[in-house]
Amino acid sequence: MEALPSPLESARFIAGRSRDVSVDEEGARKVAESLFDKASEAAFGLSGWKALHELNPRAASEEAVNWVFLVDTLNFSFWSDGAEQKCLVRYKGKAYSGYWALCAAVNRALDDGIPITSASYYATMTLDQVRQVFRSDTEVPMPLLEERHRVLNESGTVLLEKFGGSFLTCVKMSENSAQKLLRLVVENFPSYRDEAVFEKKKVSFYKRAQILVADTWSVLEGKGDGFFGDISSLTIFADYRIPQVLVHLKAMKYSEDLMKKLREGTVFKSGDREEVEIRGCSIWCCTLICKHLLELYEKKGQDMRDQINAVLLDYYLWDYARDHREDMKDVPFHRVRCIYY
Ligand SMILES: Nc1nc2c(c(CN[C@H]3C=C[C@H](O)[C@@H]3O)cn2[C@@H]2O[C@H](COP(=O)(O)O)[C@@H](O)[C@H]2O)c(=O)[nH]1
Repeated sequence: MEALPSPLESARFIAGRSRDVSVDEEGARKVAESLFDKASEAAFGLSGWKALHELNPRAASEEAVNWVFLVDTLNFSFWSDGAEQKCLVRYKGKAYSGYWALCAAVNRALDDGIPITSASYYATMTLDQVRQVFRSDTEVPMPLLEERHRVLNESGTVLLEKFGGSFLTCVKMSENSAQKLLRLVVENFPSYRDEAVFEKKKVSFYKRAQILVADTWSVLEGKGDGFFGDISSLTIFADYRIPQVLVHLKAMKYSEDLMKKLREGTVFKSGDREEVEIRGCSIWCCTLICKHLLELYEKKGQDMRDQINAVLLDYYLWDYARDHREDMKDVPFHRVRCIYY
């Protein structure tokens, strides 16, 4: 398989030629300063993945790793067409939306005795079974159920044929290298090949592949098979929430023309120039925020490279976006229906 430029190299290339999206260096620096105290709190660290999110597995087991693989294989496109109604999944007395609706549906299935995290089950799941497991508790279904069915069958079959049915086998083959695991995932699981062409050059984002590596690191608590010496080489995960929060925090800017299209709810296609610029500049902007944060600590004689990286910055910004929905309602997010994010 042809090796494309990494997401970081792609982001640098895109940000340097972007027309409708710009990274505000001063804004990025101000965000880094605002995160200075937060970055040394425990919740900013790896333990937050379990401590802050009740639906994530508590264990650091093979079963938990396979939960992560299933969820990140389906971790895409939760935004709803209309503002009025959206897909909700009720679980243990709480209603979940968006990405959390996916996790709630998985946990609901497991509680009902459905082995949804077993490759031998989802490799041959029928569309009706997918509709049942991921059913919404409102009139609005989870988006792209047919695509989720296809991706489940495909990923389950590959996991059975190449990795003995367990993603932990794939993790072990990476020999504690995040980049090697990223490559194994992209080479073997086609639905993770999140790539585009920008100004005639192939670029990569690998949003789901990178978050899969990050969530594997998190669920295994950065230990044993889940220790990755190069975890800091990952970038943030270019979804549709991170760009929104970066614009809200004034670290990134859209042109008037692009803002108008976003406000009108334009649905872009995967690979459209505007989409590629938004995703590439988001990755580049967060690279700068991380750099500034580390420099601020360095000035105080502290080497925080083990406590601050793009993964932890991403998790923080994504949670921030979730918790500040109201404050961010005037900043539109870009709409693309795809299986990549
Ligand atoms: N950049 C980034 N994008 C992320 C995640 C997550 C959840 N993962 C972590 C969160 C808590 C645990 O720590 C999980 O590890 C989902 N998404 C994306 O967001 C979108 C869904 O948004 P909403 O419609 O608001 O639910 C969709 O594109 C989905 O793919 C993340 O962490 N970072």
